[in-house]
Amino acid sequence: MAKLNFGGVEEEVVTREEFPLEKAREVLSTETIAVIGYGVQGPGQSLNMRDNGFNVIVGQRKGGKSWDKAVADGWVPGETLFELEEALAKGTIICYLLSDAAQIELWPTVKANLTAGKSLYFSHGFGVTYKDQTGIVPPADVDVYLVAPKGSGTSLRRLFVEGKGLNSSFAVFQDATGKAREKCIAMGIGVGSGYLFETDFYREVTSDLTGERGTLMGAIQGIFAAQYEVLRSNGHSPSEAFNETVEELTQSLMPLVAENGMDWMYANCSTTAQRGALDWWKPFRDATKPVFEQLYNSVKSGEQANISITRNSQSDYRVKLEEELAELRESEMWRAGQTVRSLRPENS
Ligand SMILES: NC(=O)c1ccc[n+]([C@@H]2O[C@H](COP(=O)([O-])OP(=O)(O)OC[C@H]3O[C@@H](n4cnc5c(N)ncnc54)[C@H](O)[C@@H]3O)[C@@H](O)[C@H]2O)c1
Ligand SMILES: CC(C)(O)[C@@H](O)C(=O)O
Ligand SMILES: [Mg+2]
Ligand SMILES: [Mg+2]
Repeated sequence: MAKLNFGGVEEEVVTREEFPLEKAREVLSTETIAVIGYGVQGPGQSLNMRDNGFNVIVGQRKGGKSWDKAVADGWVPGETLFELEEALAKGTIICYLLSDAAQIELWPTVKANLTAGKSLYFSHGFGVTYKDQTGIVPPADVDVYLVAPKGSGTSLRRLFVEGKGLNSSFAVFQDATGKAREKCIAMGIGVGSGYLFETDFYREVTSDLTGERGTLMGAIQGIFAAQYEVLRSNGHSPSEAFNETVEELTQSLMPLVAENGMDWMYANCSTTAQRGALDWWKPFRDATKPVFEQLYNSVKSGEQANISITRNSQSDYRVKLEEELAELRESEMWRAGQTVRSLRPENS
């Protein structure tokens, strides 16, 4: 592992230089990797591993959209694409990539196929950490580990195709064969990770649930909505409010932050903007920190997992989800965004 200094704190990470793809292929050369579920992570991870030369099969319920997508992506029914049970029986590394709530329902079938020496692979610490609510308790004679790409499966695939890589965390929960760690890292390299940092199942799930409810998704939409509403109620047009709230951030400023950090983005704006942003970031931090504390406590207590399981297990959850997504899509802000995006030169 390479030791690196992260803002003054030393951490060990795994890079592709020290654990090259050839080594990952060698470690997993006798394995049949069964990717169970072809939703968002399933396609990204399975296609990257296939392109990287691993022996991969896909398990998916027949007849739905995901099955058709798998066929369109080149998985061949009866050869590399199977019904769930058949893939579970054939796989020696079971990549459990159903949605976290759906994992509860299929667990008895998965468990029945986890014979001694197989691996159970996750991309989230959810099922195992919240075992009291999920019932997911792996047999003692299998390896259990996770690789959690830090981003959407869509980005995992896109970056891989571009020759780049999304960072992932990895963790070993159970090492029955003495080879779990090596296999876990090999899987991390195989799915196309840029580099890998170590965690455990509990820390993975608590940080991930916080991040997606916080700055990655929940908080950012909340802050966008608040600023947009203030601009609109003060007489600014939708295009002005959207450009000043979202478009400039995603198109101009965040790419600069991604490239070289916040200080560099600040340094490339006017002295007027710098002064204001330096004065205002702390009030925003202080105003939102109590909400982040509340969020973290709700994650820590298991409340967020409970809400997620309960809501996502309801029979009409897709209908309800679509209603809530429609509320976002049909809001003036995101309808304005649709028009703004259509006006980008590359889209016209
Ligand atoms: N979505 C992401 O980009 C992302 C990122 C990092 C980690 N993860 C983790 O990866 C795992 C997979 O998440 P996802 O978002 O790819 O899943 P998903 O919601 O896209 O679902 C995956 C598949 O589950 C199948 N499915 C749903 N209910 C089922 C049931 N009852 N029985 C059988 N199959 C069923 C669907 O057909 C779908 O193909 C989760 O643990 C998630 O937390 C996801
Ligand atoms: C892509 C995210 C938000 O990072 C992931 O955690 C998820 O649950 O989809
Ligand atoms: Mg998540
Ligand atoms: Mg995440």
